[in-house]
Amino acid sequence: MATVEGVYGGKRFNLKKYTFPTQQIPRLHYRDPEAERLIESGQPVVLTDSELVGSAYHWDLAYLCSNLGSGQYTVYSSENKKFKYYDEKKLPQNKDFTPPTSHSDMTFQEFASKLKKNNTSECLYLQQPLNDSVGKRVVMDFTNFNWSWANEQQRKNRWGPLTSNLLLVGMEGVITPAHYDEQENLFAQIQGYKRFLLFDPSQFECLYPYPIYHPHDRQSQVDFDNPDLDKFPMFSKLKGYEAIVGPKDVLYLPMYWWHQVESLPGYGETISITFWYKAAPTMKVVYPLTAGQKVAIMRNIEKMIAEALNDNTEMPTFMRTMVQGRYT
Ligand SMILES: O=C(O)C(=O)C[C@H](CCCc1ccccc1)C(=O)O
Ligand SMILES: [Zn+2]
Repeated sequence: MATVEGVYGGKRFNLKKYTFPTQQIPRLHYRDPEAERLIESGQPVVLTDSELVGSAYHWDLAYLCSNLGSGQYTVYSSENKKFKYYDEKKLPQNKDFTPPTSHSDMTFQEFASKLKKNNTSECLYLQQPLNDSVGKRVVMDFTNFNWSWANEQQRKNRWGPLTSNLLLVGMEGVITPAHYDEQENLFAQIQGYKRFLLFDPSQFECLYPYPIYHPHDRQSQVDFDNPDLDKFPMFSKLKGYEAIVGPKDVLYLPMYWWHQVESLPGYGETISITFWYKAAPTMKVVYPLTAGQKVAIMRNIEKMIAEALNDNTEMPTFMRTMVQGRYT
């Protein structure tokens, strides 16, 4: 695989080369007015010195093994390092869909021992919302997150409520393929290095998400390692951004921004925590519409049509009929 050398935060990295151009997103002190401006305007930025999860900087496998208690953790398994998210609730209406990964519940200790065995055949990725089953020291660490700053961002940027803090512990090399989320995200990196490929919501037409009723809703259909340009011609017009987050970094990842996340090989397993916030209830629509608002409109229309037809197999013909020769 072709690699390219990148320098981020003064460190050199050997990175997989993709077919599209990228430029680095800013890396700023979290109190820098420019950082505040970027967050306010819904643009990604890597923030340093926030101590958002300063009380968790000592989290490593050993500490988590001894302090996460014996609760069950969801661990995904993949044969090919890719962990394309799928919505289990949409499986019934997609009989012929085969999930690309499997998952099972296990204690953190079981997960950690599997990691040590590192039978490299299967890749593992623990993804579990932090809940009150954790040990009291982890509760303490969680309580001591920099909530005053996080709450200040939530208030100033009129985000909705915090919905979840997802604990992510991934083997080196695991990849979460390109997708977008419908929530604002303060992504805190604790151990290891993660490379984010980021795309503005306006790149929607280059990334060809699955239909909204598909289990892979919000995920790109394009295989970044072998893009099918006959099927997805606009992918050749894709322009992206990128950032590498390391321990203590926080990435502000705006809602509707596409991202692909790779745990860089050679730096050990990665430990991250997400802070997902619901969108603010849009009181007044302001024109011109943002690209993200247009994505929300497209989603609502797709949902309405799917509901009205009450038969997803009719969607392709219906959508084509609506635009063919009229809007194309
Ligand atoms: O923080 C984010 O938004 C990421 O995509 C981080 C990503 C894992 C996300 C797993 C996931 C994706 C969709 C729904 C629920 C869970 C990583 O770090 O590999
Ligand atoms: Zn995501």
